[in-house]
Amino acid sequence: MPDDLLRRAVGASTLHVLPNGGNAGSRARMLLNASSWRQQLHAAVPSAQRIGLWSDGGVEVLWTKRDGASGVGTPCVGCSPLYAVVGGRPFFVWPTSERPRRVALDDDGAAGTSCTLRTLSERPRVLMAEGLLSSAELSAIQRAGASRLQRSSTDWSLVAALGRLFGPRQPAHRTSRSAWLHVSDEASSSSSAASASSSDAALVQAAARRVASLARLSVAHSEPMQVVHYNTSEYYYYHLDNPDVGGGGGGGGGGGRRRRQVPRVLTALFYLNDGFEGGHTNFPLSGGHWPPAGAAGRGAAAAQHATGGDHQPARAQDVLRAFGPCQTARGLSVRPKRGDVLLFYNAQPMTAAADYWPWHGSCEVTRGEKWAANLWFHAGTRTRTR
Ligand SMILES: O=C(O)CCC(=O)C(=O)O
Ligand SMILES: [Fe+2]
Repeated sequence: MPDDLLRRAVGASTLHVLPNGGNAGSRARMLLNASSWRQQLHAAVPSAQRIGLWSDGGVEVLWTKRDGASGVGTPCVGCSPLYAVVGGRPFFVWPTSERPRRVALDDDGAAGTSCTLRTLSERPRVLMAEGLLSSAELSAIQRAGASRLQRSSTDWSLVAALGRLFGPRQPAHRTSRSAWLHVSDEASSSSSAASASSSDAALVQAAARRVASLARLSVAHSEPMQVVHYNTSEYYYYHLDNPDVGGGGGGGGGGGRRRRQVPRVLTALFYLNDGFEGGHTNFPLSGGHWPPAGAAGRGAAAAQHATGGDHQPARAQDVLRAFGPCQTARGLSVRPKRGDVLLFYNAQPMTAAADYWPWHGSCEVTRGEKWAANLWFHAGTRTRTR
């Protein structure tokens, strides 16, 4: 029966599988025969216990287990191509789509059980979820963070480079304050991150779980939630969320004592308020090339990293030199809107190796104050940063 459904779904005898929703041009692309697709998939990913096939709309259509068992999720005849998602280390990556899609969530969903997912950029892969969190949850996260804010850590190894590039009065690479909030998949697990008051804590948990459900990742693989606050004139210059790979020292220098064992494969960035000016999140490399037009030559000797046959900058200095500390004229600029959740992938789907496309920054807040929160997911087991 699944084979029949598969034929109807793809309308052909072959199935295009883009592991973890990789790009159509991805090297991991596979072409399967509809009569033997199950065996072929399991041979390609021998470690997978369960392989799910996801439709273009993000709906799980079919799954198959090693023992031959298979089942049908929500049938989606006519949805093509399908995306294979394997269990284990590799992680699910949302396929990009031209049109916004409604996504159903399978958690207890206080704020509803679906949201709208919009693709903002293919490379880096940036998506926006709208209608995912309730106003009560957003306020609880902000309240819980507000009482615990401390000056955010910053990469001091970049100070000299900032001075050379932008003048000696550049204070720091980042000038916000932040707080860590406990997030757990078990009621009793311990953490050095602070717990909020019980009602706020429950709302923080609910929000984290719903985001995990959307990401098809588990809160067991997330760090504590980081609430971030920017006063007027504060900012966070271009960086990668894995300082081990993108820090000022480059090649493992940045991040220093907060070195991680497993990469932050996905960032979920929640916007908690609006009514301020500036404070855009900008991804300078989105829709462009490296080095960018106008900066060609200047970065000729810059450290580069090849991903997917293309080159990206591996060092913060080179991005800062090419684009400035943070600007909105180039790349993708996201204007924060209360309740929107930005998802962006910092690693390659099958290997979890670092991706150098998602350089991003929070440009200066020019009026008012900005509140946001990060939830970082790992592909493997949880590694606390604090
Ligand atoms: O506040 C933002 O828009 C981005 C924050 C960010 O990139 C971070 O905290 O790592
Ligand atoms: Fe970031």
